[in-house]
Formats: sequence, structure tokens, C-alpha cells
Amino acid sequence: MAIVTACLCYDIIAIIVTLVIGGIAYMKWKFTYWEKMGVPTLTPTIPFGTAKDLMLGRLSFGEQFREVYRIMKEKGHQHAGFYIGPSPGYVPIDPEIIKHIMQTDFQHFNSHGGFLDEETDPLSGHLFNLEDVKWRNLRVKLTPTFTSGKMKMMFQTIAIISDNLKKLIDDSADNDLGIDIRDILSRFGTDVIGSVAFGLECDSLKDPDAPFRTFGKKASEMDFWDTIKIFMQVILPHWFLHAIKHKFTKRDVEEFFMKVVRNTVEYREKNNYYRKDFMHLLLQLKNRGTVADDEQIKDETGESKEVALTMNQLAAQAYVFFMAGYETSSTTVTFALYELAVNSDIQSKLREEVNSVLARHDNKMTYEAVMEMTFMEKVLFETLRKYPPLPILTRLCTKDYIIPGTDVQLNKGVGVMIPVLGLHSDPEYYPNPDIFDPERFSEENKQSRPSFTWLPFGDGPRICIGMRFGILQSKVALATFVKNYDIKLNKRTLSPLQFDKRAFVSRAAGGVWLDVTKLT
Ligand code: HEM
Repeated sequence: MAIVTACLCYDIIAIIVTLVIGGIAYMKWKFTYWEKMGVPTLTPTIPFGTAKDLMLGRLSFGEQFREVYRIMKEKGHQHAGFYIGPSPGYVPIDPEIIKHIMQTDFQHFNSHGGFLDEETDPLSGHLFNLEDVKWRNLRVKLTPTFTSGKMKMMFQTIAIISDNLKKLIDDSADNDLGIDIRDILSRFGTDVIGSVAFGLECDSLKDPDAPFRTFGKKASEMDFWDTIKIFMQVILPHWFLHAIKHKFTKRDVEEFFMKVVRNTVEYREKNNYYRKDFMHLLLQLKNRGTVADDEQIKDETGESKEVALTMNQLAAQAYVFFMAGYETSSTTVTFALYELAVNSDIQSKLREEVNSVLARHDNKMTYEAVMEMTFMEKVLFETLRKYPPLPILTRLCTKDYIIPGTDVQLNKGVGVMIPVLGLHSDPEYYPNPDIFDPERFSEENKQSRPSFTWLPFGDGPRICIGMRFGILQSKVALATFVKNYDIKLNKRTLSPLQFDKRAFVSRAAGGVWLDVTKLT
């Protein structure tokens, strides 16, 4: 039955044409947003906005925003507007504005802008996604979990797993085919964080098909549908996502991690079992609301807060420690080893430091020894500059805000994308940015740069809570390598190195393959 014309076919065509014209008009209207706000943008195209290269898979997230940063900075702008599809986002370029957003005026930007629904998607209720008071209360509770004392307490676990790493590399060394270092370090990262966050011997270094590795990989790898889900979270209003019960975590991943946590908690509570790990500290938060031997958490009236974590909240925190910790650290060491393989002078210098420090510590990899490796720290910091695992950072404007030094108002609800890779590749702060030079992180050079130009861990109140642990674990893995093996690049590694276009965390396309020779 036709509605408008005499023929159903014409009706359908009329509806499609109306929808297309309506869609185009809507997009064009949305694309006037930044012009009206007085913020410069690149020219948007329908339906991509200014994210065409990103959406067509021609650039990774980091590269897309590095491009915006580069072009707009060359034009002398201190900030830029951006459109992901029709959704406007704000890209600060001047480090002073970045400092205001991340630190000074944090109360206007206290959220990462992530979507969470604790009922539909219990594992989404973690620290990274929470905002406002809920985030602050949990952050205060979790902070004592990451003190240097606690890092020292967990060091032994990392050291034991680094022995397993050495055994595996020993078996694969001196092999012409090279080794896929990203895969091995992901397994190392899985075993370390799986052990300290979930209290499990994951054994993925011994067995690449261990269940923890399988589900960890599944949780962190993005297929086509995951990419769609992320774009939905960026473009659609959160009330709508709640209404359709949008769930990001895959169902089997959720079932696996929830079961692991439930079993661990039950076992430890029933058997009064104690182990030096994050899970033990999370259990204290579950049962007492505080971590023992730390100062009690006080509220504004001086009363101590004893609000305990629920089982789901505990599981969500263990899950985020795993998700935020394992790939960031393993990708850092992968890129560091790539740079050491192509810069043999830096590799030798680092080896000398590791050997001389260990000689002073009975040839034992102890917490104190690792803390003395200062050149190692420079190598890691320079790696994190060239290859920040999170190449952009997000904030949500939670209260209308006037950008300092301008009359531009950011409205509540607008997303902010901080172009970390852009800052890290800026020749004004890092001359010859493509050169790998650890001396950029000498005390003198660090002092000479403006603040908020090195952001691999973010900054301000939402700075990475696991930074110390991530650095420690990366140092141990790197020391294990340079102490025991000579490293060269295998011809299977793509040259020049390129970022994987589909990954959200920085990854080398095609992986990093190394030729590893045992040192006697
Ligand atoms: C080299 C290793 C790591 C890197 C490069 C890294 C990087 C980051 C970055 C960039 C952020 C966002 C900061 C911001 O928005 O300002 C973050 C947040 C976070 N990271 Fe890490 N991370 C690493 C290791 C870890 C580890 C080992 C853990 C846990 C064991 C961890 C847990 C978290 C959590 C829970 C957050 C959310 C903090 C909040 O919102 O309050 N990270 N990390």
C-alpha cells in the first residue's frame, strides 16, 4: 500500500532521499559548531567529520591526532576543534591549556568520558570509567595499593616471572627465524598482572594457550564490532546507551573474569590464605574499606570512611589493573627492545649499567638494584616519548568552562582529546623527534622543557595510578634481556616501523621480530 505517491517503490525512494538529504543537512549543521565557538578546525567531510583517515583505517588514533596537532600548530593555533562523525571534540595544543584542563581546573574535567553501566556491564565499573565523587572516593581507597612499599612487596613475584621469561627466551635464542617479541612480552605481562591482580599462576609463558592468556587477549583485542561499539560510545548520548543496555565487555570474557575473582576470593576467605599481591589489598578493601598498615581514609569531618567494596566492584578493579597494566607495559618493552636492536651503542651502554649495578647486588635482581638503574630509566622514558602506549588522552568537560586567555566557552558534555603523540613528536620540545636519544631525559634536559609535554602516564589527579608498577615491571623485563642476550633486528620486522592502524594502544604493525643471541 503506497502512502505518499501511487506506487510503493516511489514511496521507498522518497523516504530514502528524504533521510539522506536530512542526514546531510544535519551533519552540515553540526559541522558549524566550532566555527560558532570561534575555534579553528580542519575541513570536515560527510560522514567522517575530520576523522576520515582514522575511520578509513589510513591512520591510527595517535597518528590522526598527531596530524591535527602538527597542522594546527604550524598555523599558529593554540587549540583546534575536531569532529568524529558529527560529534565535536576539543583538541588543546598549547601545553598551558593542557595543564589547565588536566590539573589546575580539574574540577571541570574530572571524567575520562567513558561509558559505564554497573548493572548491565559489571566489569565497566572500574576506576578508569568512574567520575566525580564515586571516582574520587575509589581513587583515595586504591592509592595506598600502589605505594613504593607495596611495590617492593610485590617485586618478588615479578622477579620469579622474569626467570620464566629467561627460560623461554633461552629456548628460542640462536634461531634464524627470530622471535616475536610482542607475543612473548604480552605473555610476560599477562603472567605478572594476572598473578598480582588475580592471585593466579597464569603460566602463559609456559603455555601460550593458557585460559588467562586466551581471555586476556580476547578482552584487549578489538574486532570490527568492538570498534563500532567504541564509536557508539563517542557519538551516542549516554542516556540512550543505558536505555538500549549497551555492553562493551564480551559476555564470555565477563564470565571468565568474574568466575576467577569469585573463586579466588572464596578460597582466600575460607582458608585465611595470604599472598603479597593487589588481590590481598583489594580483599582488605572489600572486607574493611581500608588497606591495613596505611593511614585510615578520613572524610572532611575527620571520620574514618569504612565503605567497603562489593564483590563486583572488586572484580572490576582487578580487571582494570589487568587491562590497563598488561598491554601498556608489554608494548613499552617491545618498542624499547626495537630501539635497542637498531641502536647497538645504546644497547651496550645499558648492558654495562645493568651488569655493574647487579655486580654491586650479589648478581641478584632486587628491588634496590633495579631502582639504581638510572640510564635504564632514561631509555624507558625516551621509549614512552616515541611510542606512548596511549597516544591520546581523553577528558569530558563536566562543567561549562572558559578556555584561559580566550573567550571560547567549552560546553558541558564536550569531549577533549589530548594529542600525546603530537606533543611527543613536536620538534620545539624534542628536536629531531625521530631520533631515539635517552639523554633527552637527563635532569638538565627535563628541566628545560615546559611541563605537560611528556604525558605517557597522563597527569594531574587522574594520572596513571599504576605508573610505579608499570615502570618497575618494564625495567625488570628489559634488564633480563640486555643482561643475558645480544639483540638484533630480524628481517621480518617491518622497516620503517609503523603503528598498527586498528589498535587503540600503540602497537607495531606486523609485530617486532628479534634475533637473540645468548651472552656467555
Ligand atoms: C608502562 C605502563 C603504563 C602506562 C604507559 C600507563 C598509562 C596510563 C595512562 C596514560 C592513563 C590515563 C591517565 C590520564 O588520563 O591522565 C592510565 C590510567 C590508569 N592506569 Fe595506567 N599505565 C601503565 C601501567 C599501569 C598498570 C601496571 C596499572 C595497574 C596495575 C595501571 C592502572 C591504571 C588505572 C587503574 C588507570 C585509571 C586511573 C584513574 O582514572 O584514576 N596502569 N594509565
